[in-house]
Amino acid sequence: MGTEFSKRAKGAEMKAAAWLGRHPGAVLTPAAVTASGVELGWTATGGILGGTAVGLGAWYRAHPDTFDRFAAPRMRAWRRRWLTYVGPRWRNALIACDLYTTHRKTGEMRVPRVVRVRSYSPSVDTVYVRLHPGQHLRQFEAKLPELTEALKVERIALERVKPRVLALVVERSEPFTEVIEAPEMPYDGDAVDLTDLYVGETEYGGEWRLPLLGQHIFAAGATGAGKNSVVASLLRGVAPLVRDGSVRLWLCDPKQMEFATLAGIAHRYADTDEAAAELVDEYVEDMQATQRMLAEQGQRKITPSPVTPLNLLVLDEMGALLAYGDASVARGLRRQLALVGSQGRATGHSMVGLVQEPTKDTVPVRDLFTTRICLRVTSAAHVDMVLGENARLRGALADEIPNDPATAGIGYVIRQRSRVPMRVRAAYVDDRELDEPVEFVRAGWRGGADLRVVA
Ligand SMILES: Nc1ncnc2c1ncn2[C@@H]1O[C@H](COP(=O)(O)OP(=O)(O)OP(=O)(O)O)[C@@H](O)[C@H]1O
Repeated sequence: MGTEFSKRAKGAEMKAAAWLGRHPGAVLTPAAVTASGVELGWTATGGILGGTAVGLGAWYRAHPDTFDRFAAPRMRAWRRRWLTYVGPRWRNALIACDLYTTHRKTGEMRVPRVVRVRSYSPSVDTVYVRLHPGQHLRQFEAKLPELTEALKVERIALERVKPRVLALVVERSEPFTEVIEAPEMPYDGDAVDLTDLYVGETEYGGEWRLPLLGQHIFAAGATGAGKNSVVASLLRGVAPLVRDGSVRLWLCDPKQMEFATLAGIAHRYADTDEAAAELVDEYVEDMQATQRMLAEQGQRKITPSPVTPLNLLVLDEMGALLAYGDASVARGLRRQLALVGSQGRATGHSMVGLVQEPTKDTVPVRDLFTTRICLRVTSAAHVDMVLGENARLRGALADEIPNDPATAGIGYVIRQRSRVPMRVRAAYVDDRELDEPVEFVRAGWRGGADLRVVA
């Protein structure tokens, strides 16, 4: 801002001129309409405006997909910008929350200015604000609950975009009011992209997809939070490749219930702590054999096929395996998982680990996982344990998701590039829909070894 010598505030007309400079549309739009009225006549201008409205209406009715993708976010953002995040309402909310600075000489209260509004989904707005010198993201973080109330919204997450520009990710309402249907099960292996599998929906109205190949997934959630639906959705997605032998399932299921139905199509299945430890030992041996094979062939990583399959290790209730089991078994297991975490990605050895409670036993291993999901948890401290430091502060309020089947499957992931927590909901796969891939795989089994027969 430079040095400020005068005690006089900037003139109102100068402020207005600066405002118009920043919002050329506010001058150009009325000017264009007036020019058109004078040049073409008011009837013609009315016709053009009416025609545009009718055109938009027709687009809205005829092509919901493209309208919702291209036109709706822009129209919504424009409307929100000028109706919600503008004028006294915005100013009063920020002043009430002490998020303003005072001009040293004139005593004028300066509120951060809204520079842009994006509205990616009907329930979420991203509001970019320019900070005044002396302001920092930290002040906003400290006042987040107050600001959320003042703006009358559900939740706000924060992100520093660049120096002095902050983004408020504003969740205006709960985006997930309906259960999301189980994903389709593709028939052909070619239709499956192991780097991009559908698991549910995001709060932005898009598909929530996860990579399996070259990645490890960690999902935390209290009992009934819906952890299984993440695994079940992934399994439906990869079913044709399990059938063809390009994906092998290694299941550790110490609770002996969640994935019992999948035992029949698993390459290996363990239902006790000891059996799980043996299974993981064998899994690591398999990984090391693949490493040797890749080294002999001079390759860096595998392409999934029946010869070099993707080996998917599913660890249900990792907490039980690592904490409550026999201490030496748990120690060995931890060492093996560390190997898989650091070396398995190139050899096609991916893990999916589920935990009920992120505790001191499970948190060290969480760093081995490249994708982390936090469904409903029972304590605020769990959120950062799963998603990383400050995730909750930035809006991942996983501990505030109600303990209610109506909100099961809802959770947060951290978006890779922006680091913003994103609310997601896993599709719901019921028992029958989980049996389907089992029958499907059994019916067309083309894998190498015989399928296990489970009574
Ligand atoms: N994705 C989802 N969408 C809607 N409802 C779901 C979803 N997932 C689970 N539910 C509901 O929540 C209940 C509990 O789900 P589930 O047993 O899968 O949770 P969990 O986290 O795996 O629990 P646990 O740790 O006890 O195994 C289900 O019976 C179902 O009614």
